[in-house]
Amino acid sequence: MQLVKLTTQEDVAAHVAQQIADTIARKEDASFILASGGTPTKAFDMVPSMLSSPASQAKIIKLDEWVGLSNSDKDSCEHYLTEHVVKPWGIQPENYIAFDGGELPETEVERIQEVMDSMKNPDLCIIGLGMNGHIGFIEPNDGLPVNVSKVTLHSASKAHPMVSGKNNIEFGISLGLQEIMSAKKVILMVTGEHKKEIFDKLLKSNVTTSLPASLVKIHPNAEIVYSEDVI
Ligand SMILES: O=C1O[C@H](COP(=O)(O)O)[C@@H](O)[C@H](O)[C@H]1O
Repeated sequence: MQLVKLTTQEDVAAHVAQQIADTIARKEDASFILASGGTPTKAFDMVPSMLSSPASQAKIIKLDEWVGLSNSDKDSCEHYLTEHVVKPWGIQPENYIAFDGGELPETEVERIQEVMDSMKNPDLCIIGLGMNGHIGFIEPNDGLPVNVSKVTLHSASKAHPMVSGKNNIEFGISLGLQEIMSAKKVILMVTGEHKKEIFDKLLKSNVTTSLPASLVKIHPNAEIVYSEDVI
């Protein structure tokens, strides 16, 4: 695992955006597992200006979604990825692998698991650090979900700005550890003063299920990239 310290959030965004663009330049049908949330937004928004042509053959795989929010909901991860990735990068709709939080979660889990099982080793996985140390919606627990799952959200996750005004969000759908760890490269982005405490725990922590992001440390090609404001 490589730790990459950069000065500003803008630097982190540019660093990650460049890796996404380079991956597409090397392999036009590259596949990406992508998180939603505040952390990767600047990086995703920088990508189009780094591409020589639309990334129409690239595949995007949604990392997680709030159960109860349909794809048309402006607070859904679907809306986020559509606006910050699928449309601006020029992704063909058939190359976007997503699940709908407005559908029956068990059915969506089964459907996406089949897709993931037929598609080994995504090229790049970009994830953020939850305030409780989660990645995707893999929450701190005694055991962690191996595969695509419906998960019970912790209070810290339900307080996320995307859904903090809603009182009907109890569950999420998330890719599991196997899907994340099977990516050829995993980049964990950490920015912002509000992540100081959990980032400090992550740096000091052994691998533990009580801090799911710590598992990234044992991925053979992982990068934890952070800005100075988190230390
Ligand atoms: O709840 C979530 O939080 C993390 C971090 O979100 P951010 O807004 O602080 O970047 C996000 O990466 C994850 O996908 C999401 O489920």
